[in-house]
Amino acid sequence: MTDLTLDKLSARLAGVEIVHALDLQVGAGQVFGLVGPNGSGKSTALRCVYRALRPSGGVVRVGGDDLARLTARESARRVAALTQDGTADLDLTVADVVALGRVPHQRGNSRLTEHEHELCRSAMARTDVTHLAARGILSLSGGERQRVLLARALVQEPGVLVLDEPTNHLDLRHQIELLSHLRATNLTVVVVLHDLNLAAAACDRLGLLADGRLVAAGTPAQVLTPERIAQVYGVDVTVTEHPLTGDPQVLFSLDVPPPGEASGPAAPRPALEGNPT
Ligand SMILES: Nc1ncnc2c1ncn2[C@@H]1O[C@H](COP(=O)(O)OP(=O)(O)OP(=O)(O)O)[C@@H](O)[C@H]1O
Repeated sequence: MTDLTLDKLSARLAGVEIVHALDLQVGAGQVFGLVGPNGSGKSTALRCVYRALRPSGGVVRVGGDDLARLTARESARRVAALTQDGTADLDLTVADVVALGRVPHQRGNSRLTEHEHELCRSAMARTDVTHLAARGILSLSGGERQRVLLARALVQEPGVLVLDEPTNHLDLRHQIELLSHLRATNLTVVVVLHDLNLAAAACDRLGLLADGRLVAAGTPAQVLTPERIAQVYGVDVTVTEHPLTGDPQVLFSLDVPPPGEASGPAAPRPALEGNPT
């Protein structure tokens, strides 16, 4: 198993520093969630971990090795990514897309071994896409495609798996299944999530970013406090405990004004048309 360290990681885009000296440690086999408001730098930090962006400062270490010093092939073996910009342009079949996960392990045009075929079959079964194997990737719904790309990442057998908002497009059952898979993989996982309750359920630890800086890191219960959520998101919430798991649950009401604004009595909701009264 592989640990991941971001050591004073900084990243610039168009000449502007977006991520500022970020320090994070993700233990081997941990699921680490990156949360924070829109534009806080989550994707930019993650792009440095899967080498889509060269850091402007600091180091990303995978299993103790400086990622920047590894060959592209070696870093692709160590880090797999499921990201928003990973959509395929070619209309390959689902089975072909999943098999592409083996490319970093292959030399030349070698065919998949029986073991590799079994890896693909198993990943497709785990992500519930076996029935789509012969379909063109471009014909799939957003959620189906997301599950295929997860299968491809799993057959890559990386040490570290990074995912940028992987639950986008997924219905409730598939959100829960995807995050359960992540927990069951025993991989070191860094996942960007917007849904704080999903993040609390799925992650061992969270890092909360604001304006490209780490505001808090720790267990979900340590990070997701009403005070910090008000400070970072500008939203008043109630945080309770999940009755079965004890995970923090963030509750909000659309009628509660943002912190600092005068709170009057909430306007009564109009009755829905056709509601029995
Ligand atoms: N190519 C670019 N050039 C200049 N600025 C960029 C570029 N890409 C992103 N940014 C800016 O960098 C900041 C951080 O963006 P990033 O996508 O990392 O945030 P995020 O936390 O992932 O946001 P979201 O939750 O909205 O996906 C934003 O202000 C964004 O506008």
